[in-house]
Amino acid sequence: MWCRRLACLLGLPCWQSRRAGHGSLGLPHSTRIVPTAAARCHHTAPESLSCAWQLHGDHLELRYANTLMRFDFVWLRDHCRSASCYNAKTNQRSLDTASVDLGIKPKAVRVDETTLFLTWPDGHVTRYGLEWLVKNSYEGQKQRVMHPRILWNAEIYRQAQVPSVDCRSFLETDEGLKEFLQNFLLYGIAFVENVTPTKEDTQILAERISLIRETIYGRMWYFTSDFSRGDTAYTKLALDRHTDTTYFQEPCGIQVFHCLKHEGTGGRTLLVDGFYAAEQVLRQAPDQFELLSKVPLKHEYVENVGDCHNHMIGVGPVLNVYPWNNELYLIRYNNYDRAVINTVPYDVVHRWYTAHRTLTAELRRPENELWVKLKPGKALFIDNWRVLHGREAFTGYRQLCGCYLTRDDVLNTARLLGLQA
Ligand SMILES: C[N+](C)(C)CCCC[C@H](N)C(=O)O
Ligand SMILES: O=C(O)CCC(=O)C(=O)O
Ligand SMILES: [Fe+2]
Repeated sequence: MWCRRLACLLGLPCWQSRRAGHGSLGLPHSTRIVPTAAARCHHTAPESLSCAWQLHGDHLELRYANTLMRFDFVWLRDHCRSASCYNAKTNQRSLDTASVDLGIKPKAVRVDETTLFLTWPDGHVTRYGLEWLVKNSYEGQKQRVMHPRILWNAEIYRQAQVPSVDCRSFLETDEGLKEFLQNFLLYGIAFVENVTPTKEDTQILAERISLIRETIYGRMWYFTSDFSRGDTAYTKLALDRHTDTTYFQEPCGIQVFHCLKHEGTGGRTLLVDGFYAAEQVLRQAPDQFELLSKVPLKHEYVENVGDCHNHMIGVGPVLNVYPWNNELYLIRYNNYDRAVINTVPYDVVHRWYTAHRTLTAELRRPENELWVKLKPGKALFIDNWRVLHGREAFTGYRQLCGCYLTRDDVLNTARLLGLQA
């Protein structure tokens, strides 16, 4: 079935190299002769380094580096990296994809040790590095995660002894910043210590890794229990675990908290890895995980307090996964802000409540709860797409400052430092 290296070097599938007179690769698939075992070409190179390929009626099948890949012909034409199709200076496509014939098929195919060569009906030649294809193919992508993470419960997080990064090293060195971002990407939380406890210094920290996301709460915010806004956060009450801004179409990516003052009792911060809990749901009840990832819900923020009038609505499922590998990238969980469910029929809604209960039970397991007392000088960064936060009720005067950050820009900073993000 497979043309091994020798035939690849000859630039022909082995059965074609053996059966002279069979003409071009443009034969309709049905008339192509599938080689028998006897007709197969063999080679001595290790299997992992060999390349084998076969042209089908509507796609090219390629096996390289232990990966079996299938490429649509339009895809192969569309991703051509030749100078006329792709601008290597700007890393942008110049080819007008809409000008490619949807029925296009290569006129000739050839593979050498490192490269796949395709000649198109108009004579244009496209070259792909085999390594590039493995990295950029659907099959290659499916094998890897987009975001490497360490899922945690309290025990795992404590055992890992993730260090806080010192403020000066965070601000002044690439190593400090990189260490911080690596921790943040792996665990979804990270601390900076020895920060001057002011809003201005907290802002300098935030701007070291990202852009501040301005919202209805402002850019940098202070908050205390003065009910200046129509939300429980602005009271002394306990807040159960949740993610913030679920009522935005795109919830804020990162939340920064810096406690500037607390004269009183209680007020500890609760942190729970939402992805760890979701992973437990996936293990126990995959159908429930699927329901939570498929059923869209609304979250809503309605505020009419003083001069603040807001009505925000965000729509999306509780669990958001990449469809090609089922990898979680966003959890939207806030029972306070969840809106009336009117997007789901009654029988599905009951199953949804069951699934939501399973997830909530996991999120509430005491062993999954990490409790920390935020103190002046120690800033906490939370991945609001992954880690839920909450707080214990408190007494006395407590003031926090912080901001939200745009997620794209945090990941941008991380990638520029060489991290996979
Ligand atoms: C953080 N800050 C105090 C500014 C806003 C709090 C927003 C609280 C809201 N219920 C939510 O979960 O989004
Ligand atoms: O007061 C706290 O520690 C956190 C309150 C909260 O959930 C928020 O501001 O988003
Ligand atoms: Fe919150």
